[in-house]
Amino acid sequence: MQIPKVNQTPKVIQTPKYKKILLTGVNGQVGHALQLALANQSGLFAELVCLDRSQLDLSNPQAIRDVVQAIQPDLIINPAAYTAVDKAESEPDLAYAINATAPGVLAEEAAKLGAKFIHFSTDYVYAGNKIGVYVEDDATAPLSIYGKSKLAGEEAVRAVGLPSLIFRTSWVYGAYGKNFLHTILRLAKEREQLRIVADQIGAPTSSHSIAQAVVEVLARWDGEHSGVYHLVNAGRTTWHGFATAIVDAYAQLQPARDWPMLKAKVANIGPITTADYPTPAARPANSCLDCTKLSSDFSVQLPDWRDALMAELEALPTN
Ligand SMILES: NC(=O)C1=CN([C@@H]2O[C@H](COP(=O)(O)OP(=O)(O)OC[C@H]3O[C@@H](n4cnc5c(N)ncnc54)[C@H](OP(=O)(O)O)[C@@H]3O)[C@@H](O)[C@H]2O)C=CC1
Ligand SMILES: Cc1cn([C@H]2C[C@H](O)[C@@H](COP(=O)(O)OP(=O)(O)O[C@H]3O[C@@H](C)C(=O)[C@@H](O)[C@H]3O)O2)c(=O)[nH]c1=O
Ligand SMILES: [Mg+2]
Repeated sequence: MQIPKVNQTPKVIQTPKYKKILLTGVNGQVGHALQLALANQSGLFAELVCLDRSQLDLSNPQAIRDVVQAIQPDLIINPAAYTAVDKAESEPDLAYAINATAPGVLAEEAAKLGAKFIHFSTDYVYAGNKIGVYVEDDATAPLSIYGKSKLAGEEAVRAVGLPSLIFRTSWVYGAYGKNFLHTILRLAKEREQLRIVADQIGAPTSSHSIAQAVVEVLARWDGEHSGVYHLVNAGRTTWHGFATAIVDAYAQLQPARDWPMLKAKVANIGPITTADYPTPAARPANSCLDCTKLSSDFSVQLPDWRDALMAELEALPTN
């Protein structure tokens, strides 16, 4: 009897790269996007443990030690942070506890387990007075408590000396979460005129772009290249340019999506200076971050901020 030939591809049993990933801050913009992006990467890990503030309070170092040792991850990803830039000026202790002390403790506990560590930082570690785009080796000189606390967090992770990547990103927004996109849409529904600073330049970066890029890096990373990487959407604009792009893109999609009309039109969004918009925290004038190191070491590139913006607006729910 002839055995029929079956066109079978041999079954490859893949050992996942990580046994257990611990992800913090899952209700935040980047944490939420990472949870979704990782869910599609079953080959990367066997188990993903996602913790919110109620399960892991980063202002409590002993709780961090206990939780990490109970979970025993082999990779920790820490997008949780204190991100209220102006409020940090009057709450420095809490900002430092979450942004500086907690990453150091997480990194120490990771090192005890032989685990790797992924952390996030910000363009606000720079003074913003450079002529030209910042590279990772440029001097840091944060202007705000938030920026100083984030820089102290980077230093705490670096001091532990474990395999770790610190991604400095900027101007994070998305369909999900509290951010500039939602602030502008709310204001544009309430008022005919907006006034937005036009002398701070940087790259709006969508939470989805960040998560996608981090997942690509993780698939390629074996613990080498520890250090800081810029990770932002391509291109640049001002906050005023970003606000007008948001209103313009919303207006394009609005008829088909049955969204409420905006009162503010693009022409009614006035450019102002930083001095016209006083805030408790000073912000860098130049937030432009060069991502060549990320593309050289990991062959990962992020899309242009305008394409990322359109994708986030398309993800807004229809009324
Ligand atoms: N947002 C931005 O524009 C930018 C952010 N970054 C950095 O990127 C990373 C991700 O930021 P993003 O996702 O936008 O931040 P979000 O503010 O959206 O989320 C931060 C998360 O951290 C959590 N958190 C705050 N305090 C604690 C605490 N004591 N214990 C546990 N969790 C806590 C918050 O919990 P809860 O939901 O309960 O409040 C929230 O879920 C951060 O490192 C941030 O510094 C860098 C550049 C720009
Ligand atoms: C609402 C509003 C803001 N602005 C200005 C203030 C500020 O310069 C700029 C952005 O305002 P925001 O308060 O959203 O920005 P801010 O909270 O400083 O955003 C920062 O958050 C932290 C967490 C980061 O790490 C940074 O990369 C950056 O994204 O727009 C106006 O000019 N007009 C307005 O009506
Ligand atoms: Mg803010």
